[in-house]
Amino acid sequence: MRSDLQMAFIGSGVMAEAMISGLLAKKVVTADQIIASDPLESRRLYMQQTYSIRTTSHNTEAIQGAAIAVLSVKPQVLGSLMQTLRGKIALDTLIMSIVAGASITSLSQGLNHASIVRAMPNTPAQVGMGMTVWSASPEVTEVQHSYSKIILQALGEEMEVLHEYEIDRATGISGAGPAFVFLLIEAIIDAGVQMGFTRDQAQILTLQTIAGSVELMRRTNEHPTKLRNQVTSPGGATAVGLYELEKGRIRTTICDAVFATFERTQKLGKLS
Ligand SMILES: NC(=O)c1ccc[n+]([C@@H]2O[C@H](COP(=O)([O-])OP(=O)(O)OC[C@H]3O[C@@H](n4cnc5c(N)ncnc54)[C@H](O)[C@@H]3O)[C@@H](O)[C@H]2O)c1
Ligand code: PRO
Repeated sequence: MRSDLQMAFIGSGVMAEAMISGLLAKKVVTADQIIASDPLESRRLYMQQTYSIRTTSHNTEAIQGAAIAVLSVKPQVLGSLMQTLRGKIALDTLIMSIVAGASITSLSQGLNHASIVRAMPNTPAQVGMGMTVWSASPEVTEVQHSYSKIILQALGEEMEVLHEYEIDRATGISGAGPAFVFLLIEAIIDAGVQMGFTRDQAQILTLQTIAGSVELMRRTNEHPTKLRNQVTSPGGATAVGLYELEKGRIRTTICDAVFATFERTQKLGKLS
């Protein structure tokens, strides 16, 4: 991206930090191109000291002169934030919102601004392995569109969707997904510890098994059922483990978790 472009992050929490660290690591922008705002002094100090970026407690100061402003606050404060920013955003600023549920229409109306990208990233962006699903308003220019792609590619994979409701759906899979996966990881490690492995040993076994399974499916592009059957010997050990998982309704429980997250995302969108 052009070295004179300024980027603002409004709200400097977990996800803003993931994006900032990814952008700096991939050298998409330099630290002096970034300003981040946050009401918490401790957070501003941390961001300043860790990433050498500028910080401010004033959102309107952060957004001034920004080519791209990322809205990275919780949905519950978006309404009041939009009131503060309304009328203070330059016409050529691109607003990129990562706020769960907040639609392009509500952002555009709340901010009285036309160029909006709505994105749903996830926390593995911290290590460049993120998944972001995003959509742009028709007013986003070609240049702003290509900047958005460059920014989101610095976080990992990105997928642009034409229909915005797909972002709400994706929140149930890729947005919240890391939490579901970490719960699974925790459970398997705990089972290993219960059987007598040290926590370190159980963690090595679990992480390599999950990473290896992902890589195997990626490289072979086989259906998961085929890969699962390769593990499952007739009359063997895996079959009884799978039986227990099915008895515990793992499939429908996972589906319910994804659907509930999707529905809650839609409700969050109505908060602002
Ligand atoms: N954490 C995730 O996995 C994830 C993934 C995708 C999208 N999101 C979305 O990103 C947004 C931020 O989530 P997060 O997890 O980074 O939350 P967070 O709580 O870590 O960060 C929010 C930050 O905003 C600050 N803040 C509060 N009020 C503010 C205001 N008026 N102006 C400026 N800053 C203010 C808070 O002090 C905090 O540092 C949410 O809308 C969430 O839906 C989060
Ligand atoms: N974290 C946000 C939430 O829990 C959105 C997806 C990930 O609301």
